[in-house]
Amino acid sequence: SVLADNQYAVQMWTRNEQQANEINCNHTNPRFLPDVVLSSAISATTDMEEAMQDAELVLVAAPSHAMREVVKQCKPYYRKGMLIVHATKGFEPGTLKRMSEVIIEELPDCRSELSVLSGPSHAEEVIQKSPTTIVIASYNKASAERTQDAFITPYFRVYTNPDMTGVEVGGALKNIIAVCTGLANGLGLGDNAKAALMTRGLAEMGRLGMAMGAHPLTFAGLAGVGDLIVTCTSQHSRNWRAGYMLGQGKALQDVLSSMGMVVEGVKTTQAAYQLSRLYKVEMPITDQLYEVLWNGKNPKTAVEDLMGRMKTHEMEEVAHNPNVTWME
Ligand SMILES: NC(=O)C1=CN([C@@H]2O[C@H](COP(=O)(O)OP(=O)(O)OC[C@H]3O[C@@H](n4cnc5c(N)ncnc54)[C@H](O)[C@@H]3O)[C@@H](O)[C@H]2O)C=CC1
Ligand SMILES: O=C(CO)COP(=O)(O)O
Repeated sequence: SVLADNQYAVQMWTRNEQQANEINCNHTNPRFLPDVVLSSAISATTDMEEAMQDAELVLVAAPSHAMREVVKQCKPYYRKGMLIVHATKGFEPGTLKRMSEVIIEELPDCRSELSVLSGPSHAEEVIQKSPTTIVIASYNKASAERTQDAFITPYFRVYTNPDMTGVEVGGALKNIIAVCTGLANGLGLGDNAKAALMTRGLAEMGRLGMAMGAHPLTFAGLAGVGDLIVTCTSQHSRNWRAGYMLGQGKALQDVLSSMGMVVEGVKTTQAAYQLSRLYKVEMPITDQLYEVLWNGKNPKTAVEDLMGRMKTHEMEEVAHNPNVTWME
């Protein structure tokens, strides 16, 4: 919709024939965005060749577990010079790769034209043209700026950032903390607990991100704290809602099937648990959520275990900084 507002003719690809017909005939997409009329500049097809044949820019927003499969389908129609943008928040299950790594493996020639679009941006609000800020990260400045120009509108303000790793890791990890804050609300815990999870969650997002090569300041930006705030507090968040239902005692499988949409935070918790061991980084909140989601731990016990951890400094970097001294 943002691209259509910027005068692009938008061709959507979907594997669902009925959804394509609905978009082409009625300009609606009722399962995903009920009560919304789409721009007539948007059409849909189930034929990838048709979708990509004249494309200047390809935006991929497949769930993380399906990214490789979808990019493989794009591969025969890819042309050098096309801008490739992804908006997916997660890691590839099993390989633990970031989405840009998966895309570059499948389309090695696209590296300098590849960007990630991330930040606080629930689709339900973007479609209403509610003011939204977002970040585009790319290895290449010219590609970041071309992509920024393609998306920027008076209601959709786009910034650029050269830190692809930080933007991707921030966008993925905030979903873990959103599930946790939903869980805390479902358990009846208060605002203090929510603020604690968001703040200490941001600390562990940054720790893993930096170990993976990200710039720490990216976590103070839109793809870090910005997306963390919206996902932990918005009625639109699927990750928060999933956590809330778990906190109310529903089983994970029932929660996921009732949602009918992707809840990236579940698989991302497993990936982050594995990455934290690979990079030897402490992620106590992620560890507890992993035990709840994947090993059936009682969430109340998980909260007790988090609160009962050995006492420590708030920030090791500050506590051990020779320029910051304690008073005797
Ligand atoms: N919904 C939102 O507001 C935002 C979502 N995202 C990210 O975008 C990604 C997708 O999320 P949503 O569109 O919200 O999820 P969704 O669950 O609403 O839609 C996912 C779509 O992908 C299709 N799909 C699933 N597996 C597929 C496969 N193997 N091949 C082809 N198509 C497949 C589904 O049929 C569905 O149409 C996620 O990584 C999410 O974190 C990012 C920013 C905002
Ligand atoms: O990433 C999002 C908003 O920026 C969407 O979050 P949910 O997947 O939790 O709905």
